[in-house]
Amino acid sequence: MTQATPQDETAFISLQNLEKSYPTGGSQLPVFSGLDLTIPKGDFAAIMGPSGSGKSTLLNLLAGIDHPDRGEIRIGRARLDQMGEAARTRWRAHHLGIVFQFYNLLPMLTVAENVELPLLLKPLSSRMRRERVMMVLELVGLTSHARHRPSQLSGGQQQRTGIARAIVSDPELILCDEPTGDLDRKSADDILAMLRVLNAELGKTILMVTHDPVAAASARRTLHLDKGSFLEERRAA
Ligand SMILES: Nc1ncnc2c1ncn2[C@@H]1O[C@H](COP(=O)(O)OP(=O)(O)OP(=O)(O)O)[C@@H](O)[C@H]1O
Repeated sequence: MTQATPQDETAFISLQNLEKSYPTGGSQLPVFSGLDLTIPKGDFAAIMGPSGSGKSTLLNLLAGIDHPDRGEIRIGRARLDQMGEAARTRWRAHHLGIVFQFYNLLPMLTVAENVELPLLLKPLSSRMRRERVMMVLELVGLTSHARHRPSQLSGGQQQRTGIARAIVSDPELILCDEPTGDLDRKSADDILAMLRVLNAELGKTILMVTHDPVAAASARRTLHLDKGSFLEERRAA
């Protein structure tokens, strides 16, 4: 696998010598013991790997939800490994969108209200928030569903709402955790097409964990995580 150095000026995400273990019954279970990864800005990478290989652990570290034992996590100009929890939470609100397998929408809120949630952390007037929400709902084709509740939507529409919520703050980075795992093929293909547009036309850097080889083929490349390291890297033609 080709690895760029941290000095590589195109590197947007850089993991260096990352170590993470979990306490299990009196001992430590190592998941990563020196993981390196470089992702350039504007990449769309799929991450595949067997169950238990550490894909969710990796996403949690990149999202600043979890903290490494040792090693560097650089995303843009941020050093997540050197930030405390409060700083990581602030960083996440401004720089990151996350798309979840089961959408994680709040059932009592409308589509528009769900999408608006990340904007409540920003100093924006309600009018600016509403304009921004309607803009991203148009982008994902859900303008006419703005007042619906999640239970009134199909799985694909719920995931489009999840994507709208992930991009409403205009983050540079989007992390997707099995974004098509709960969808039929047609809805999954629509979501993958949307992610490709976000990457190719809006320049979003996207990391997508998936078990689905069809979904992975949508990305620019696939990284295979196994036994604590990336074994193979394929760049799409
Ligand atoms: N909070 C935790 N406490 C203890 N062990 C954990 C914890 N979270 C994950 N692990 C262990 O760490 C390893 C990596 O788990 P992780 O969930 O990151 O794998 P994964 O590749 O996402 O798996 P899957 O494809 O099944 O979702 C597994 O052995 C798992 O049991």
